[in-house]
Amino acid sequence: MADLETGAKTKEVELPNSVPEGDSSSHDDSKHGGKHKTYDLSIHSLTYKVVSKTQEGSTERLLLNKVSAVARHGEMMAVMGPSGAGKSTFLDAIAGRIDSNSLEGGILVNNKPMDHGFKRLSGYVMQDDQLFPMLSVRETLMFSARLRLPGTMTTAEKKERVEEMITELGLTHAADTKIGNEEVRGVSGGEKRRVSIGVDLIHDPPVLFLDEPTSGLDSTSALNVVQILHNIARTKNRTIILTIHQPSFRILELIDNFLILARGNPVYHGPYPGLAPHLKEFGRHVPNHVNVLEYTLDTIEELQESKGGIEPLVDFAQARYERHGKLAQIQSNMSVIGEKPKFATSFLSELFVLSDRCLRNTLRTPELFFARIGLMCMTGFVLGSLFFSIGFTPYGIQARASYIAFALALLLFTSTEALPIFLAEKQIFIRETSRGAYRTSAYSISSAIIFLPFFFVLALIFSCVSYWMIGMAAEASSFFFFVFTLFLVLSVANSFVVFWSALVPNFITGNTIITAFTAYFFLFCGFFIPRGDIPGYWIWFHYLSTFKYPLEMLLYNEFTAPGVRDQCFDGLPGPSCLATAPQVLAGFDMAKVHKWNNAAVMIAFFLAYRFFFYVALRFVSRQTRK
Ligand SMILES: Nc1ncnc2c1ncn2[C@@H]1O[C@H](COP(=O)(O)OP(=O)(O)OP(=O)(O)O)[C@@H](O)[C@H]1O
Repeated sequence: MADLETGAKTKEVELPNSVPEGDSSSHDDSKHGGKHKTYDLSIHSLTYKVVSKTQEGSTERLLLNKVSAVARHGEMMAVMGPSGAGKSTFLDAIAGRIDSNSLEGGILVNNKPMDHGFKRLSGYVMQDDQLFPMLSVRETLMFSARLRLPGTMTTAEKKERVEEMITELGLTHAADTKIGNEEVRGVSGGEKRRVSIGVDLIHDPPVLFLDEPTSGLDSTSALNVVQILHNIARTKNRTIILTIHQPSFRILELIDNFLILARGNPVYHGPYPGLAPHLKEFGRHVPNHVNVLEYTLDTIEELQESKGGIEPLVDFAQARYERHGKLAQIQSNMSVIGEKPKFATSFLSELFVLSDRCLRNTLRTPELFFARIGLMCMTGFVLGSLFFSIGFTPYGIQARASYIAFALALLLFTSTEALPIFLAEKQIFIRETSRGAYRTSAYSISSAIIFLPFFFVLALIFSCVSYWMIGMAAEASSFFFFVFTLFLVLSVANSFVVFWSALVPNFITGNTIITAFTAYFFLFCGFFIPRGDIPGYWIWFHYLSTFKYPLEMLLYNEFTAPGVRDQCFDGLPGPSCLATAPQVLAGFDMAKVHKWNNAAVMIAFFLAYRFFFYVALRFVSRQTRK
């Protein structure tokens, strides 16, 4: 398959089995921390099949068929082919993003089977720019540096590395501009792409994979991106593999080797000047002054649609490969060495950096605060004026219970606002953790740390506005227990929402699930149907309800408060009281509530949902194609 006879200007591509033995390849790179190891990849007869289920049964589909190639340090290899040729699949396979057990053939890194450690060692730039819109270019790169550069480096050294990266990527003029999104104006598409590359290059990975780094860019920006990558490959001896669509002539000159695929089959591997002779030998003469790559892609498409299909070209390429190179006698060597994953910095340092980033992003989205604070003030005022100074009449019982139940419903139902926020962030999390940027545990804890004070402020504002207007139990201890309970409710609801947002694929699914669960929790909390009347087969819902415990806590807190517990709620004159506070509680089946036990259950809920969130994130970040 490799092109070995490509004329005077053509450099030979050594076949997979000719990568130098051992992993001793290194070069002096003292500016970037001393000797840096370099890595060569050799891919041998890589085959990937998937089984798709159809109405007629299951069918097997070959997405990659015996693909062999070599990617060397100091060089850039481009994977090309028509749409659906398998470019992204190939890149995913060699970048360790496809379950190794589903692959046949071999991927060798410096002649050793690729293992999990390689994934952490290499960088992968996805096609979509998954970046925080509210951070500036410099901040984005600095956060990546703080997470990915070793803890032994000082902040000054990390800053220096970021400035160096900004210069290298030609981003000096945009360094303090926000990344931006559809709502906030920010850097241009080309600059955003360069920031994405910088984020994965900051720790100087020796191997870099890029999926369509030029897609969506104008020709100048595309050339600029490839030029930067070319310089990195050359000056730092890095191995760069990318997929690309229709590169211009000037981009072609910067790419050392091409791997051209057609429906998962390799049809050419070698430098650009070797392509025309390859096609000529196959029987296709490339006209003068024509972009040979474009002509090749047109030929592939034409063959694909022809009666004879693409097989003649595939067989020709395979025969050439077997003639010019010896197929390496490699058994399936996808074995995993099982290196212990290593992170650049300590858990505490990750926690600090991620909390800092979360705080900065949150503070720069003030509408998030103001909308919720506004809602709390307004609803607090509406409830306060509705149940104003309720007193101790039979209506006073109903009004207290209604106020408490509505307050809980408000807090729980409005907590879904965390869903779109985390869904957007999930893609960034996946990008970062797929290459081992930080620990999932640090991420799961950091967001909780940042949001807890905000939940306390919300609970306090709502209580200050409504509690006193209504005339609830006047003691400070009762008031603060009320605030504390609302704080727990907000924290549990947020953990519940982020747990689901880690699992669901989109907003509609997540919103439906969360709203449905919240509504059922409300229904089974014991307010509408007393516990004793809930059928046995539904009682588990009652105990899982995040409404039940705070409802009991708040009703108990109110009707056992010193200023309330001795009151008579019958509104009748005379000493014979028909509705005392203990009777009210007994009526709600809450006479034996232990409010601090319930608080402990709420804390347990909070921790459990955070733990489930962590487990779900681990699952999400590990997901590879089967
Ligand atoms: N899990 C899967 N099950 C079935 N078919 C799949 C699966 N994943 C990918 N494919 C198919 O494999 C083929 C190659 O997909 P891939 O995304 O690698 O192509 P591509 O060359 O990168 O295409 P494009 O240039 O359009 O992005 C496509 O026809 C795609 O539909």
